[in-house]
Amino acid sequence: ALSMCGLAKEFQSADDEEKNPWLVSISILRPGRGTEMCKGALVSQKYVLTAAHCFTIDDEADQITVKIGKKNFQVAALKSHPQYTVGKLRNLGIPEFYDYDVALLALRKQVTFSSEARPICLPCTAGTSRALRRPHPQTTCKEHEQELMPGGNIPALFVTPCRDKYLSTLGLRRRTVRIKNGDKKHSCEADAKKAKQYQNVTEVSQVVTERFLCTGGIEPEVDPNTCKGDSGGPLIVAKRMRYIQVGVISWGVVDLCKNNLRIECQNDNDHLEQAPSHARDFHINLFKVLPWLREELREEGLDFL
Ligand SMILES: Cc1cc(Br)c(Nc2ncc[nH]2)c2c(Cl)c[nH]c12
Repeated sequence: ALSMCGLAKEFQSADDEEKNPWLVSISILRPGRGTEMCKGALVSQKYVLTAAHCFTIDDEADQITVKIGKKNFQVAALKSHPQYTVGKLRNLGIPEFYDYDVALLALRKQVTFSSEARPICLPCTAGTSRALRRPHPQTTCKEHEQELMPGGNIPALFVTPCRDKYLSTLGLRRRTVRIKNGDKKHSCEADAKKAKQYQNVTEVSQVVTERFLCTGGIEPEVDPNTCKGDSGGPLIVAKRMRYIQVGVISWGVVDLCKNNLRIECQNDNDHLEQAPSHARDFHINLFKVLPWLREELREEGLDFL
């Protein structure tokens, strides 16, 4: 049977991996320099989608371990987007440039899907047409974009670790944000200039290119913010209990999680007091990197439209 993407256990007592079976943890071992952590999403039996900025040009596949469900997988290949060039604007005093900040990890072994390991749906694939209950192959990629990314404020979610005060372990929590895709898009993007690293930015469009989606801020509602450790994780649109990835978490204006100030899994109003209005987060819009996704995932049976 065709493996169904974007399905999760919805019952309250399911464990975190069953509620978010596509969320993966990526660790990059750098001998003598510790380990870097990032998030990612399982998108097929063999591929994980994440952020290119999690890796340096010296990182090799054998330094990378991916945790899916409760199992660890080794990586056969790391494929960053060919147009990702973090140092492109250095001569303008802009140290980090995140355009095309996406990468695919090819796993050495295929993942056996289970309640704890299951792929998320990608835009413009047959799986997303099925998830949206739209006819395949009649439904077009354009129609996916119109349904998933309409104008205005689009409810979306990302998943972030939380501190469980009873178990004193790390759990996972879904955080709801709104993608500013209407009249709030401009002001969302303008706050990029408030990022410490971007004080030399004269024109916002230098760092916020067409590839980005913008979330965060306090209008129309207070949005929670990402932490650096959320880099590479999926930005998800939920439609009738099916989950479709529309973005990859790339960078943010303020890192509100310094000294691992984790949100608590139990309490609910934690983000209300601390988010400044210019605390925005930027995500790579998957609709803007489709040719690369099709090419790299062409043998994964995802049936791109
Ligand atoms: C998710 C995420 C990634 C990166 Br890289 C950050 N660092 C940064 N943003 C601008 C330049 N560098 C942040 C911050 Cl800050 C908050 N969330 C982040």
